[in-house]
Amino acid sequence: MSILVAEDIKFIKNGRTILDIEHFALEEGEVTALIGVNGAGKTSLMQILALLQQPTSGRVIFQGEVANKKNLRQLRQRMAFVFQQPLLLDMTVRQNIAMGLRLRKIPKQEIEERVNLWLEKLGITHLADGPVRFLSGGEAQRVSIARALALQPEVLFLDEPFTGLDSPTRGQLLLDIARLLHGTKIATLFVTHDYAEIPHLAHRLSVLDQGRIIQTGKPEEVNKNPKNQAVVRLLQWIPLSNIS
Ligand SMILES: Nc1ncnc2c1ncn2[C@@H]1O[C@H](COP(=O)(O)OP(=O)(O)OP(=O)(O)O)[C@@H](O)[C@H]1O
Repeated sequence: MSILVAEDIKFIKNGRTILDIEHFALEEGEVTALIGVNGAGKTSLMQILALLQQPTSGRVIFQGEVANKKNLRQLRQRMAFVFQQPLLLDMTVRQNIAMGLRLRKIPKQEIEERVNLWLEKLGITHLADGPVRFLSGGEAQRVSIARALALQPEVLFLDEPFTGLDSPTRGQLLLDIARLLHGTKIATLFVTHDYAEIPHLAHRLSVLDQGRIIQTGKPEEVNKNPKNQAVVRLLQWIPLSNIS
């Protein structure tokens, strides 16, 4: 079932068409990886889906409800983000994870329970009462993931969450996120430049080229049957079949 759908999206800036997308959907319980070269439009598409950017034309539909000015805030509250930079506030780990829940006026007792649960799931309980400024990059990213998942979002945006981490840290975090997401109902968009990550996490792969979705399918199918030369060029560096 589609949770978030972008329909007939055109995003035009200074007379240039940055996105031209007829249909793009995030499915319940699935991770969709989005790849494309620098400037293909990945960030723009993510921002439009996250209702942070208004397209020139077209609509975003969240669980059957068309996003508009009136419901924007309420719909955004059902989404969560993990960025390349964890963007933590200068407080304790616990306070960082609790912050979004406080803003959503969740009762105190429930905040405590959810924070403890996600601290444990991310393996960072021992860091809970320390300041975030002493954390390693991998630990900080775990806090940012705990903060996002504690919100119990229906849609999760992962914007290159592993970039900048060393290989062992990245590998372990990737497996942990896969374990936490797979089997939930969360619809996830995963933007990455590292194609080696895709088979471990994503159920589907969409390829964006010059603002258009040129292929969507299971990662291994896209790899086996690339639709055109643009997809071949993108995938040629690391064939997915050699990694999964
Ligand atoms: N608000 C804007 N005004 C003008 N141009 C824009 C705007 N937003 C994006 N662009 C342009 O649209 C194109 C796509 O940008 P976008 O950041 O979405 O690509 P991307 O695939 O995320 O790239 P990267 O991998 O480098 O992050 C770029 O050429 C960018 O300069």
